Amino acid sequence: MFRSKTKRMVINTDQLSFHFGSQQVVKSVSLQVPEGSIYGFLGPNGAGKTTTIKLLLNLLHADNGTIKLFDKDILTHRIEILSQIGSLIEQPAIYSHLSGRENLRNRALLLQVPAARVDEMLELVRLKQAANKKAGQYSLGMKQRLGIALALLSDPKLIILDEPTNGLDPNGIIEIRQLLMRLVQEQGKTVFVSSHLLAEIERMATHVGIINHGQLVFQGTIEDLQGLSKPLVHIELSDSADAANLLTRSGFTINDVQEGNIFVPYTSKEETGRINALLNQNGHVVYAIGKVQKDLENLFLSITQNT
Ligand SMILES: Nc1ncnc2c1ncn2[C@@H]1O[C@H](COP(=O)(O)OP(=O)(O)OP(=O)(O)O)[C@@H](O)[C@H]1O
Repeated sequence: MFRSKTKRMVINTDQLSFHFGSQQVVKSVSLQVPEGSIYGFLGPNGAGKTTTIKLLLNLLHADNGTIKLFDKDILTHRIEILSQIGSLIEQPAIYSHLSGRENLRNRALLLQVPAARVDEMLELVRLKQAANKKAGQYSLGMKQRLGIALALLSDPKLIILDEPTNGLDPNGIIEIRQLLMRLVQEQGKTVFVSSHLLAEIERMATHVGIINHGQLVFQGTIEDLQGLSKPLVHIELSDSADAANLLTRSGFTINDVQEGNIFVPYTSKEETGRINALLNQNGHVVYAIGKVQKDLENLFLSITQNT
């Protein structure tokens, strides 16, 4: 599905399905997350993001389909795989009576990670100044960053975060975004991050998957997604199939043909005029012709509302 075939897929699921009681919550989801990407897993509330993430982390077991992480099946290589993943789902597990540093030290002891990692992580998530403050007194954004630091202690290759900016103020959102971008750019990690906000994902993701009612309705690079919102010429006429043939024969690229409607990539006003003239000269009555453009927000809404 992605153009760069050379990239290894860190997450590769095939036709993943899951139900709660009678409700099918995940429907044949095939995710492909390339190494070194920030993969934004987008979808409205209740779309199935958290459930999919729980399946990836083996916290729930799929009814159907397969999950491969680092090219290995989660069912047969569970421990090996999970040791290479750092995750944050819902609230981070933080002891509020301990300082940020103490929280990290405790976890480092548990994971048998060198103590030096604690200061590295405090530096990375920009919590050095507040390292000795009780975590209970941290802002929501600081707690999230501490949660991410805890998830990163064991130096995982893949970081899976479920709505890490939920409830954060704009500054907190920017801090998390910059942190995730640094992890990918400076440390070569792969980040899988869910969100219901397109604007947030758009600013950091290299790849996007959109889920709605449990179905993956779009998957591609951020450029693929943005490409879908490029301007088009919308032509309304009666015989769209015949007119589309004429346009193709005349060298125009057709983006989409629907009953009574043709969409052609927009280049200029002049070319729009030439299309109109060509159709008229060949006996087509053009009811309407004009430039249309969906911005990404509208595109996201139409992708998630049409399914
Ligand atoms: N433990 C559960 N038992 C029954 N139904 C559940 C359970 N957890 C989730 N669901 C249902 O599964 C569907 C998908 O939920 P999920 O939490 O995966 O969505 P989501 O995309 O993460 O949404 P949100 O952004 O609101 O967290 C919802 O309809 C939800 O009500």
